[in-house]
Amino acid sequence: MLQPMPHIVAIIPAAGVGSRMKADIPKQYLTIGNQTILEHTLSVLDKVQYINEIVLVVASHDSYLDDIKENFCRLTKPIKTVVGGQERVDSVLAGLNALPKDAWALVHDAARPCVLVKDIEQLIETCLSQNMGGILASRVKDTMKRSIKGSNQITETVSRDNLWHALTPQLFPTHQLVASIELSQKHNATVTDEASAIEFAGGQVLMCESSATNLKITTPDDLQLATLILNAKQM
Ligand SMILES: Nc1ccn([C@@H]2O[C@H](COP(=O)(O)OP(=O)(O)OP(=O)(O)O)[C@@H](O)[C@H]2O)c(=O)n1
Ligand SMILES: C[C@](O)(CO)[C@H](O)COP(=O)(O)O
Repeated sequence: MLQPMPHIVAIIPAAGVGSRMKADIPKQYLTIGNQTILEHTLSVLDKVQYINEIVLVVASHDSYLDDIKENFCRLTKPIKTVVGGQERVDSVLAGLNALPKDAWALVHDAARPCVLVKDIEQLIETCLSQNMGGILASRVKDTMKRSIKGSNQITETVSRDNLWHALTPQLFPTHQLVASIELSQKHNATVTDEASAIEFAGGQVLMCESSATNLKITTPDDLQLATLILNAKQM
């Protein structure tokens, strides 16, 4: 990187309840091996050379964080905690509001512990060299179908040309992302990732190819797959 590096803060939305996982506790606190999913994710981000600090966004009633906080001493980067909101976008905004406006925000789901350090560093290098925000994404490889609402009957085949899965991290200048989310919320636009807020506000977004193993642990079978991936990484 030739130009001076901006201050980059990783925001980790970890305030969800994990309803689709159907577990007794929020999925980010389920364990794989000897660590929670959240700790696995934090340990990956802690290895990214360009990240200066971490902001962890947790639920106001989170009663699990205290059980793992003592392990944060193993992290090299400063970490602080803020309280999230009702939706993921509210939690992201809470994290953004804890950042200096001239920082870049790297938003990464706590539920994506299999992300690769090299993919995150490639995303940061690409975005900063083009001075444009971007996301990790993976190309759609399967034939895509759309079903009748509420049924599993096919209504159409959706072209997979130039179709990607949006993943995380998603990296944007803090001031741009805050303004875009606030505009989206003012117009009741649906924002399920940071890029959709940027797009709604007319901004451009880069996509960097990610390893397809960067799955979001959402349902029980995702937990099984992530366990296989993380165990394989340990070998
Ligand atoms: N109000 C919310 C909702 C979600 N998240 C976080 O956003 C990430 C991606 O969201 P998702 O996978 O949907 O998690 P949950 O909302 O917990 O899952 P579900 O939709 O199944 O309840 C997760 O790390 C989750 O903890 C958050 O910080 N605040
Ligand atoms: C941000 C995200 O992980 C990109 O794919 C996804 O939009 C999160 O969606 P969720 O419904 O909050 O899991």
